[in-house]
Amino acid sequence: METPLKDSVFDCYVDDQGVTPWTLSVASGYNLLRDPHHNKGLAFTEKERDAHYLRGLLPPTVIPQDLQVKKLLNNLRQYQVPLQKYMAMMDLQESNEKLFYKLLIEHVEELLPVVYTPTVGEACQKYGSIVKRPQGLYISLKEKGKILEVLRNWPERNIQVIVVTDGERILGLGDLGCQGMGIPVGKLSLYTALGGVCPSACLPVTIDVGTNNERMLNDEFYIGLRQKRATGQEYTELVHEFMVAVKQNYGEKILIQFEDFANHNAFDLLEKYSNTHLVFNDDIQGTASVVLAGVVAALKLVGGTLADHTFLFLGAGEAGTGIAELIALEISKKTSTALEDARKKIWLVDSKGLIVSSRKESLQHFKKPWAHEHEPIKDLIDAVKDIKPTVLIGTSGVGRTFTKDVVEAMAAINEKPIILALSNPTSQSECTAEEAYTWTEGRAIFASGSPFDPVEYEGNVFVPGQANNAYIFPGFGLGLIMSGTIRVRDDMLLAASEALAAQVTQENFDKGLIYPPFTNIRKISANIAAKVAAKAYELGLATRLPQPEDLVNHAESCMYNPSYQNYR
Ligand SMILES: O=C([O-])CC(=O)C(=O)O
Ligand SMILES: [Mg+2]
Repeated sequence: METPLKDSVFDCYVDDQGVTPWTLSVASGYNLLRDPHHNKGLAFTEKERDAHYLRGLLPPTVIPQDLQVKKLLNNLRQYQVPLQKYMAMMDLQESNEKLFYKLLIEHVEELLPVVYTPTVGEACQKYGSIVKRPQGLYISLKEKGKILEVLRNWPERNIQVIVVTDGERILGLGDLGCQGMGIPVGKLSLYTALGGVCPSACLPVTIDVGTNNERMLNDEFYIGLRQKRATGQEYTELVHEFMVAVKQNYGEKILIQFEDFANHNAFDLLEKYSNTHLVFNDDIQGTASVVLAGVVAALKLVGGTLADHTFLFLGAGEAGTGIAELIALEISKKTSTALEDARKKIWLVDSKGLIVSSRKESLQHFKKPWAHEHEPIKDLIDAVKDIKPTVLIGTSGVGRTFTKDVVEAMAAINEKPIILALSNPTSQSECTAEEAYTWTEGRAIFASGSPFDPVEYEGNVFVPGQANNAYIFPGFGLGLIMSGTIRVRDDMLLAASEALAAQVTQENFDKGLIYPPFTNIRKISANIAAKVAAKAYELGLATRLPQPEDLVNHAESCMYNPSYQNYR
């Protein structure tokens, strides 16, 4: 018989089961106000104030959660500087978790850029100076040999998802060492707000093996190990100890999301652990899935099938090769052609120019499949003119590389050029939304990794989409967790892409959008989760049996609810 899934999937904090908040450990009203999982601030009712020793500890007024949300939003809007908003949101998360999530969920379009990209990038750069209370779990070389003990220091037991970074490639900002912690923290806030995964089931982890960033090493407020990065065996052993300890402590079904590792480690770790652990690399696989969805949706606007298009990438790292491979896989499946043939529609340019067969020997292994027969070409602009792509995708991590020449060349070749400037944060975007629309005379279908405001061009308003893996990983993770899946497979990524593309409405298309707005993201995540779970059941990789009949409904019923509970 199936157990009630809300409890068995997430086993959220005790209050969700309607018992007193301190059954486990909270001893008095004063501590209750300082417990972020249970605090309600002025929303404690008269009865609760009496029953839980809160009399006198709060001013006399009682206000509902909705009014608290309104008040906080008003306060946040007073801040002009994004980093101040970020810090105010972190304070809220640390003092009243439910209010933090209610605010974030109800105002997701406005607040996503605050708790996530792009502001989280600046927050990581200044993390040592701005963070008041440590968040997440730090595993440094000092903890070697003791990682299992370190995991046991974390207060929550029922962890279902870990986002882990080693800080070496934070967004397009490079090596930020231990201060990369802002990324797992931000990603996991989205797991909860966008995917409904209970916050107590989420664990942010930063592995600190040093940093090669001189600015960090010389910053007196830097919080990490003050040494150059450990590499080779020393690095591999620490990560391996972590991977083993995680499975030992949390079991086979713990989801580990790798985030913002440098290319070499990202590919190696994913390959090494994909057959022993439930691992997912967001930068390779999440980004691939979101971009494939956008491109598939864009076909409605530009016509043709995926196989009719020609793709040119600037950047051949995790995102570039990950996206290229998933597009090739989809073409190969849809047209029943060999993967090698499908790859021929896709070209990549890296810092040395077009990836071609004459360079094959010197290429890193993840670039080799893209070394097609062609004359060497050094510059992007020449590659655009020669390859004549219909889709141009920026994944280089370097800003302003889609120059006027490049974008105009795309506009000369295509009636509706698809231009995706995916690098983050905003400063690293290959071009701005305004540039894309202006230089193509309003003909571009444009999306970017970091958010841009709508652009007015010759009396028309163009709304750029945000091609960010935030559309995928929360629903993808929920699908894995709710089905108890034990391994990630590419077919699940394709299923997630299709589910996302199917959520773009005619109304969205009419505005030139290839992604649905984030306003409905929980619904979107539930649909993605359902398709991912369905694929997991189909592949025999799901362990939570029997398969629920209505997976969308089931996903929604598993989701964390940020409304306050009444305490008895
Ligand atoms: O964090 C984001 O906004 C997207 C992402 O994974 C990255 O840029 O590394
Ligand atoms: Mg990332």
